Amino acid sequence: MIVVRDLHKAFGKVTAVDDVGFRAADGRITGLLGPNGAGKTTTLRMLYTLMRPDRGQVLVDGIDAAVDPTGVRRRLGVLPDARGLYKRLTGRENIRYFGRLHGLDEATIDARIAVLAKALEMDDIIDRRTEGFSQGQRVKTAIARALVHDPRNVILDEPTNGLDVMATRAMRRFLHQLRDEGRCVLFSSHIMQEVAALCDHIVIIARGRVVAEGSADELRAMTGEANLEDAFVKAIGTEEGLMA
Ligand SMILES: Nc1ncnc2c1ncn2[C@@H]1O[C@H](COP(=O)(O)OP(=O)(O)OP(=O)(O)O)[C@@H](O)[C@H]1O
Repeated sequence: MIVVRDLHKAFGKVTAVDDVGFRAADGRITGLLGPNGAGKTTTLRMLYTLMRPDRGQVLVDGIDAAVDPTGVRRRLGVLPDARGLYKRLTGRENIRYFGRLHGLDEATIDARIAVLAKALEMDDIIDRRTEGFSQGQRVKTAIARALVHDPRNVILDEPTNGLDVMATRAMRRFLHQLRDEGRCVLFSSHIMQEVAALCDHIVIIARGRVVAEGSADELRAMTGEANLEDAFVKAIGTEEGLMA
């Protein structure tokens, strides 16, 4: 479970994240939805300890990121916005390398790679060098790498960015599988349909603040709009940047 309280981050005069708070529960997919520049990536970066908040608190399975960042990292699998793979290594070698960084033994790494390659349907590419991989193949490899240590909490920054319809559907199935295994899944997107199709809980963020949260049905009821698109527009207060 991930709990965020009163997070704040400014870059000079730009306030990127302004007192953001929410809870991402286990066995649920939570979506952070907002237009470009809303503060999603900055929020996620503070969650996975890449960036220090100006103030506020991040708790992962009850562990405070400011007190025990290593403990938090151990419990997190992260697909960051920059996917950077080692292009001279194969998919398997990229994943294995991360497994070693986590201190896993070779047999455990082999077993995890087998499970992840099957779940992500990457058996046909896993022993190819990642140089020349398509966008979808790169994302799959980066996700497998992020999950090699079997984390209970999974954070993904725009996981379907650049994926075609088939790859997006496969990604959705995979995220549902993680959820059904009881993990906490938190991802960001600026695509409303994406979030509506996938999430149990939606946190809408605009101009660095949480402006509404709930299930799709709750958001419709809250805004008094029958159509989800209209509900989002109302919550955000502008149509700017909402569409894919
Ligand atoms: N390192 C930085 N230095 C200066 N400004 C930054 C930095 N990182 C983010 N910002 C600013 O903070 C605001 C929030 O950016 P952020 O990347 O978190 O938004 P986002 O919701 O992830 O947007 P997108 O959907 O476009 O990725 C933006 O105005 C952005 O320009």
